Amino acid sequence: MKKSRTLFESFIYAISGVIYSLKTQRNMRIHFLAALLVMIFSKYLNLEEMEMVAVVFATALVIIAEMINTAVETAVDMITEKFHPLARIAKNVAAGAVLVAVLNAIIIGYVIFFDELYNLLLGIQRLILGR
Ligand SMILES: Nc1ncnc2c1ncn2[C@@H]1O[C@H](COP(=O)(O)OP(=O)(O)OP(=O)(O)O)[C@@H](O)[C@H]1O
Repeated sequence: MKKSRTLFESFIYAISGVIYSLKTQRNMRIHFLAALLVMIFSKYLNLEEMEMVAVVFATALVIIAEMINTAVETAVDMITEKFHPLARIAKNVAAGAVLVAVLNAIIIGYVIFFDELYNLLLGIQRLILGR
C-alpha cells in the first residue's frame, strides 16, 4: 500500500473523503445545506462571538459525525455484506453518533435562535397585518 508522502497529498486525500461523502450520502448533503443556511442566518443576525462559536461547533460536529458514520458503514460493508449482528451494532452505534450530534445542534440552535426567530416572525406578522 502506498503511504502518503507529503502533507499536501494527505490534504488531497482528506478533501476527496469529504467529496466522496457529499457525492454518496444524501444525509451529508442535507447537513451541508443546513450548515450553510445556518451560517448565512447567523451572519444576518450578527450573533455574539461565543454564540457564533457554539453554532460553528454544533454544525461541524454533525458533519464530522456523518463522515465517521460513512467511514464505519464503508468499512463494515468491506468486511461483510451478509447479515451479521456485530455489523448491525457497528452501523447502529455510528448512526447513533449522528443522532446525538443532531440533537445537540437542535438544542444549541433553539437556545441561540429562539428569541431572534420569535422577533423575526413577530415582525413579519406586523408587516402583513400592518400594525
Ligand atoms: N451487514 C449487516 N448486518 C446486519 N445489519 C445490517 C448490515 N448492514 C446494515 N445493517 C442494518 O441496516 C441499517 C442500515 O444500514 P445501511 O448500511 O443501509 O445504512 P444507511 O441506511 O445507508 O445509513 P445512512 O442513512 O446513515 O447512510 C444499519 O443501521 C443496520 O441496523
